[in-house]
Amino acid sequence: MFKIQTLNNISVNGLERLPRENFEVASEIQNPDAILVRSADMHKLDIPGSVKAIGRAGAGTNNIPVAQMSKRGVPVFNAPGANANAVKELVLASMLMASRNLAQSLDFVRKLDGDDKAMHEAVEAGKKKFVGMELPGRTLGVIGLGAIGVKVANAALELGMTVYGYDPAMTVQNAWQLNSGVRQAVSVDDLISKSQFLSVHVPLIDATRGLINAERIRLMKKQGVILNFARDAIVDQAAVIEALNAGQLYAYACDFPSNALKGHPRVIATPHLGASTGEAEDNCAVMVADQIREFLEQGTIRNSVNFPEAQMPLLPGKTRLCIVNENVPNMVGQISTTLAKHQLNIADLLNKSRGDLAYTIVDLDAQVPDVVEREIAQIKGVLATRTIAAR
Ligand SMILES: NC(=O)C1=CN([C@@H]2O[C@H](COP(=O)(O)OP(=O)(O)OC[C@H]3O[C@@H](n4cnc5c(N)ncnc54)[C@H](O)[C@@H]3O)[C@@H](O)[C@H]2O)C=CC1
Ligand SMILES: O=C(O)CCC(=O)C(=O)O
Repeated sequence: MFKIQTLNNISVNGLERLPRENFEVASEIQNPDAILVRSADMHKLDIPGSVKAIGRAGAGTNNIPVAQMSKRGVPVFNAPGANANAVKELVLASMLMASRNLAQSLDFVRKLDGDDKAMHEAVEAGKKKFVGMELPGRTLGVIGLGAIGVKVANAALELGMTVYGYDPAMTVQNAWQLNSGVRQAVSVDDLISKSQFLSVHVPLIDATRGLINAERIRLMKKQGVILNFARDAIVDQAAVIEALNAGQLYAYACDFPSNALKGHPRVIATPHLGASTGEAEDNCAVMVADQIREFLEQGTIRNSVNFPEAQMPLLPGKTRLCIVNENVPNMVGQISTTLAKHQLNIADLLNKSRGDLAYTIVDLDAQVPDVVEREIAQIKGVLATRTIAAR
């Protein structure tokens, strides 16, 4: 029986992928084998030594101490692309809200009073305050052409906008999805200086913290609109407020409200709603629950942010030994020597690496005595070991 701790509400459709015969799932549970999380901040949590995997039912993993987990030999999984359409739709809605002054005009209507005649007169007199702009012919710059950025760029093109994109590490898979009408910028500054609308879709990492700062906002075309549905710290809030007050920026739409932004007439803030659709919540939970189940039951790895992909079918009758180690020479040699010393024959072996980490799956015809796993665990550079008994 595997124990799974949930730190946020995870869609039932996802949790149902973890059958009750093999999985106990609860928000309060002792010594969990895995943790399922959405946005809960895990940096200050004391993550128990029993945890073998963490599953993020979403895209961003900046709320998880990934580097610390790597040192412990614990894979962190996410759900790439599973909520991308939901975020794209919110970005488009916010772009339209900003360009047509919808937030302010809805507020105006909400405050109207008097009879219908008085209201009609106030509407006709007041609407001139909310004259907006149309999108065709305006330029949108998209920073980060991953699952979300590509969808936003393609949709903006469909709306008649001129679209520039920038992503120095775009995957081939995402490049295949990108409409060929999206133009390539050579740098962030190049992209920003061409843009009146700017949408950021990068992860929050050291390199992207404060990516959109005062200097870069000044590069934007006058009356610019910044859309931030990635993470708050990617955009310098103080610089945004200054630019809004100076009329350099027309609007700031973001998914991360704060006291500084609250009440500003040119800010459209949603309560971290990007992934909050039934569809996205289901997609993310199902994807990550499947990945966690595969890892716990078979030791295979799909969509980890810190581990290599590792797929090898587990055949009936085979005992599987999974080893996480530093990516240094002679680890596989030492592992196989230890197995040979105990007369254990290797039926199949997979060794994959990613950065400083390597992951080895060894299938054996016989059971693995505890002493063998202990000896392997003591090899210098081995970070974690696990035996999956034959079925
Ligand atoms: N508001 C919300 O509810 C949601 C927010 N997000 C945020 O959006 C981010 C992006 O999500 P996805 O598109 O699904 O991720 P993704 O991993 O598919 O795409 C991120 C892209 O950013 C690129 N990138 C990284 N650093 C860059 C830099 N310095 N300059 C330009 N490009 C850079 C990468 O090469 C990658 O192509 C997530 O990390 C998360 O923080 C994601 C989902 C929901
Ligand atoms: O789970 C959520 O609602 C947040 C989604 C998100 O921010 C992400 O997937 O990165």
